[in-house]
Amino acid sequence: MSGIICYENVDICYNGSPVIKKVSFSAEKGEILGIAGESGSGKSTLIKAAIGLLGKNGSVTGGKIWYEEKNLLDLNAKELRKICGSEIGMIFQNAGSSFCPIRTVGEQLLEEMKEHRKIKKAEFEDEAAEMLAKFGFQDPKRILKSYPFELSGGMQQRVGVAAAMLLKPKILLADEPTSALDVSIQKQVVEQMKMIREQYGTTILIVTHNIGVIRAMADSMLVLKDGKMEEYGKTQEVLSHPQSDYTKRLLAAIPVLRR
Ligand SMILES: Nc1ncnc2c1ncn2[C@@H]1O[C@H](COP(=O)(O)OP(=O)(O)OP(=O)(O)O)[C@@H](O)[C@H]1O
Repeated sequence: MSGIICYENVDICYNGSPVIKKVSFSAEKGEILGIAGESGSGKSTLIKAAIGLLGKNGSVTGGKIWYEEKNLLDLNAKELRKICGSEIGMIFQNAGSSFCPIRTVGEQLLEEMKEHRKIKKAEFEDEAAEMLAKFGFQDPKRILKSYPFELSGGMQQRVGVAAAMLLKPKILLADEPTSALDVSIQKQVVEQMKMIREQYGTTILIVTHNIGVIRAMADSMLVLKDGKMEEYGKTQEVLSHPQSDYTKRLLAAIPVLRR
């Protein structure tokens, strides 16, 4: 298997109990791969494992996760910290809740950026404003000066996605980035991610229980059931010829989110 990121027979346990069983897939540069499955099937666990976010209960007990030529599982904490954010970015469900309420958005983004790059405040402000403008924010400097509570939840999420791109990571791991949003904002976030792929050639792994989101943006998709791969292939093929009853059930529940 080749690709910029490649999972090879990955097994993951929490407290010794298997949660992910022999999962293998890969994504090329610029590919968007959707990971679907019912709640508890292991979707978040699968992507968190790549960047060492399984917590103290979790461990990868088998397999390899290749990023370019490196097995991410062989890296120590310092090496992984260096890659996280700058080469592999992450967006969570509630970007807003990861902002500190008493500091401006700009201060927080600058601090994060400084962990990876030497950058002066003025230079950061220009780069961040340019990135926010690209994503349709009318007054990006005002956004940077805002406190999180001054932005709506949808805006916080869109700022979070733009912020994840400040360091131009090659891979973006997106964990339910649209779930907490209403349908029109969901659509904007989907468009934002498609634009990221177009402009930067970013590979995106997106975890979602919403197959409508996968249909709207993913080239390929993986369906997980109880930690095992139920289906894996081109999105069009999986959606038009689902092999298992489980996938058919998931497809029957697709909310509307047109391309
Ligand atoms: N830190 C943890 N410690 C112990 N068990 C965990 C931990 N995190 C997740 N689990 C368990 O692992 C399984 C997979 O969880 P995971 O969050 O990856 O599923 P998911 O498909 O992303 O679910 P959801 O769609 O609800 O977010 C679940 O049974 C969950 O209870």
